[in-house]
Amino acid sequence: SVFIQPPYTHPVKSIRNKVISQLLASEPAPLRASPDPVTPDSDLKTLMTLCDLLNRELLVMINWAKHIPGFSTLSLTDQMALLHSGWMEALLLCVVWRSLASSQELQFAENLHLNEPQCKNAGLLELYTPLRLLIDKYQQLNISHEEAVTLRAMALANSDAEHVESGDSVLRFQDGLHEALQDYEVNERVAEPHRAGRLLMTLPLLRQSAHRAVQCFRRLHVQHHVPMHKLFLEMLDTKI
Ligand SMILES: CC(=O)c1ccc(Oc2ccc(O)c(C(C)(C)C)c2)cc1
Repeated sequence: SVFIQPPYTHPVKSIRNKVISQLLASEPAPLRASPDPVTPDSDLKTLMTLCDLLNRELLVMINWAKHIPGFSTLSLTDQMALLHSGWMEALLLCVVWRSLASSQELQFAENLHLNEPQCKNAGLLELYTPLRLLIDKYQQLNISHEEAVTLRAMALANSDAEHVESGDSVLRFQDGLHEALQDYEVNERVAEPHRAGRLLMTLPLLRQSAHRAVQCFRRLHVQHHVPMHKLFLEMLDTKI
């Protein structure tokens, strides 16, 4: 008799690296934008919807950080210092990952993606331009999900926070993530000798993009009086 083959579920890539499999397992579910149904559509409404989304993303990211191997062994002071300095870079890598499939848009959420004209109308061109450069770079590299989540954790670990209590602990935290990336590139990827270095060399552009995003938000706050949540302003203040 012919055996009915069970419906195979998509084989989860069993990667052996413990740090990266932990990062993949800790990936938060993607958030959806929650536009206010009562407010008529406008550029300001888009900004307020984006602000609300960002505020929820911040809360999710603070919880996500606790699952990065090594992060919770840092003092609370150092954990907050890394989050204060690295949150923008980490969130930028999230929106980069979501936008990799599209060639012209920023995918802020599955139900909110904006192309260049829409970003321009909302006053977000200063955000759109650097972000599209970053997305194009990662598209060219054909970055994998494993690499994206590892880079995100590295961006946080390597965010050069000003007031770190224990530099040694932060260095060890960075080393653990670097070791995981190296191990992954050597053992799990088709050998591409300079792959890990190429990924690390995207971090300066990420840092620059974060600073340009903060400039954009600073201008929007001053010029358009976009109402911003308290947590967001606290996180932003460290950068003003
Ligand atoms: C305050 C304000 O005017 C503002 C404008 C746009 C905005 O859109 C975003 C939504 C989610 C998100 O993750 C990001 C980054 C990727 C840039 C962090 C931006 C957020 C805030």
